[in-house]
Amino acid sequence: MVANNDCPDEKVALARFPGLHLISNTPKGRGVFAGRDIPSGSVIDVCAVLVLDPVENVKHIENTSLYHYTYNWPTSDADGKPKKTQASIFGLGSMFNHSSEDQNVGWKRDLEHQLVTYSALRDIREGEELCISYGDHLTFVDADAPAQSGWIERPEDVLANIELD
Ligand SMILES: C[S@@+](CC[C@H](N)C(=O)[O-])C[C@H]1O[C@@H](n2cnc3c(N)ncnc32)[C@H](O)[C@@H]1O
Repeated sequence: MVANNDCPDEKVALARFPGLHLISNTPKGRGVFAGRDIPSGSVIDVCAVLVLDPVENVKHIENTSLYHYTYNWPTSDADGKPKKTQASIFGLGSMFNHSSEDQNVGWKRDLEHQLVTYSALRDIREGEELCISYGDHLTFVDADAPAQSGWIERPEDVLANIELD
């Protein structure tokens, strides 16, 4: 939640940490990098979202590449019953890549204002990529994962290679 006591409720203060870079040719595609040191706790960006109608989301958006730029978003139906949908994220939020081991950016939904605020989880050094966690169920091969050798040992091969006296 973006709290700003100088603003009435309808107004939300926007903030973006200065000196961020978008780099296009990383192993993860485009990504956001720190152009200067970022102290832990700094707000990195405040991004508006478009909350998608749950039916429209399942019928259409989930079948498009836009789906990879959406976040789970809690909502409610006409009777006030809680429902899950997705929200498309605008601004830099759509450009943060995933890191399984070393996320340096955390994010928080502001359901009332339909925003996500990103902030530094630790001190971030100039030149580091800013990464969040997408959770455990990735829809792509993680570029940070250790490379597989491509050779998978089958049990019958292991047995065949045991030397007998
Ligand atoms: C929200 S977008 C992030 C911006 C994206 N890199 C781009 O160029 O538009 C999510 C997509 O980025 C890529 N991505 C993010 N984290 C990754 C990772 N750890 N390894 C490989 N690809 C990643 C995947 O293609 C994923 O679907």
